[in-house]
Amino acid sequence: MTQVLIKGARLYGEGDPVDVLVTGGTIAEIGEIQAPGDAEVIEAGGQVLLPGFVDLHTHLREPGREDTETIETGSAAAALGGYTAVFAMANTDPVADNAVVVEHVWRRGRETGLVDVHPVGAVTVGLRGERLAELGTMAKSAAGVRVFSDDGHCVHDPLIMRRALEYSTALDVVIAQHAEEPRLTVGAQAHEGENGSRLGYAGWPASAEESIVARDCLLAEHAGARLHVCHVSTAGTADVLRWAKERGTRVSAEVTPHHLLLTDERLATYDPVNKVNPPLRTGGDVAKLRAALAEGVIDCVATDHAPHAPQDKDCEWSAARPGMLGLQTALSVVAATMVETGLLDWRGVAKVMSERPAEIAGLPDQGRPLAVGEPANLVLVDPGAQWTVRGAELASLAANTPYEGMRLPAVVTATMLRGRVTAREGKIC
Ligand SMILES: NC(=O)N[C@@H](CC(=O)O)C(=O)O
Ligand SMILES: [Zn+2]
Ligand SMILES: [Zn+2]
Repeated sequence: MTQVLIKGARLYGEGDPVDVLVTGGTIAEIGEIQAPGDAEVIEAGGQVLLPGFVDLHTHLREPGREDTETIETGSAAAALGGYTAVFAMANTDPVADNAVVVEHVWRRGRETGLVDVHPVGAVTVGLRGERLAELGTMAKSAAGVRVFSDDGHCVHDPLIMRRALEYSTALDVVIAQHAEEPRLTVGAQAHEGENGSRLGYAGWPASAEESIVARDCLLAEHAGARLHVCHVSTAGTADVLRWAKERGTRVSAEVTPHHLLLTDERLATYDPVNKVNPPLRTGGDVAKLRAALAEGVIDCVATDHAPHAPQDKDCEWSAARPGMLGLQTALSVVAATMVETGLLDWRGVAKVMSERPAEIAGLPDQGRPLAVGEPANLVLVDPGAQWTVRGAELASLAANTPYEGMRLPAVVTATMLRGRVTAREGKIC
């Protein structure tokens, strides 16, 4: 049986350093421990030990766009970023709207073995928003789909959304909505506001997101269903979520690292690396999103890792695809925006990057406490270290990071999936 001894780690960044012995996929002992003869030893030197991160929103691009990311390369990026589970969005080609595709993604994830890859099933056939996909068949498949989303598209027809929510209650699954009223974003290129208008971008108004979130909260409440809101980007959405949660609506929400750090001031360069859906918003939105995450109005961080090929990004703004890489930079951006600002401590980071996402998706073995007998899905973080982001050096096939050349705090030094070291000192194991 493989054994790993983590020497001198601070659990959740709290208290004195302790040793953690992992045996056969489980945390076997915590305390002052002599290394068993055959154990692999990781000298933690007082670094922060957290439960492995769970990403509810990843685009792995397989099947269909294996030139931009595969399940293997995306899994490597995830492991290096401290993740032990990711949810692979359904907007692949073919679309993951049936049992064959979700089982393929699930199986390829298992074969790769670096991170648990959970396929997200499409809500509607072909993401076309017209007819419900066979949610039940995907839920009962070997992939055991628990999250459904048409991400990339909004399930905008209220009747279809209502039906999806109603079905979801019987299956005990969650519908994750890409909230974008399509009638309000025809031709939209960037946040509708002062910066975008001055620079001549067609506007993507905050109300296009907020109106769908408000509608869906009401639809979910009346259906007694669970709703998850993808990539919240505006202050108004945070207000709607607070209102819905106070009413007892079963709604959860995620914010991306880029919406916690970047603003529409970046539009001035016309560099499509900043093009993303929903768009980068204002400094006021960013401040409100950070506060909402700290308070729990927004439940968790999800990357919306969206790899794109150079020909789809290094072109004129209007022709470029929206989306940016996120898996390997998420922890550092959260450290810069939430920890260094005093809004969250490391226990709070464990909550928003591991515990809450695991709960939302119903994963029994992720986001668990750092305690004896619990599964050893772990990440070790050096909170004092810094690194400089270079897109070409990231494990993703694509290189479209908006943080190119930026110096960011906090480095993931080891990731462990069920007791097996998957990444160590920036290298895949
Ligand atoms: N976020 C993006 O800008 N793009 C995503 C789709 C999505 O998340 O809506 C993609 O698949 O590239
Ligand atoms: Zn989306
Ligand atoms: Zn997405």
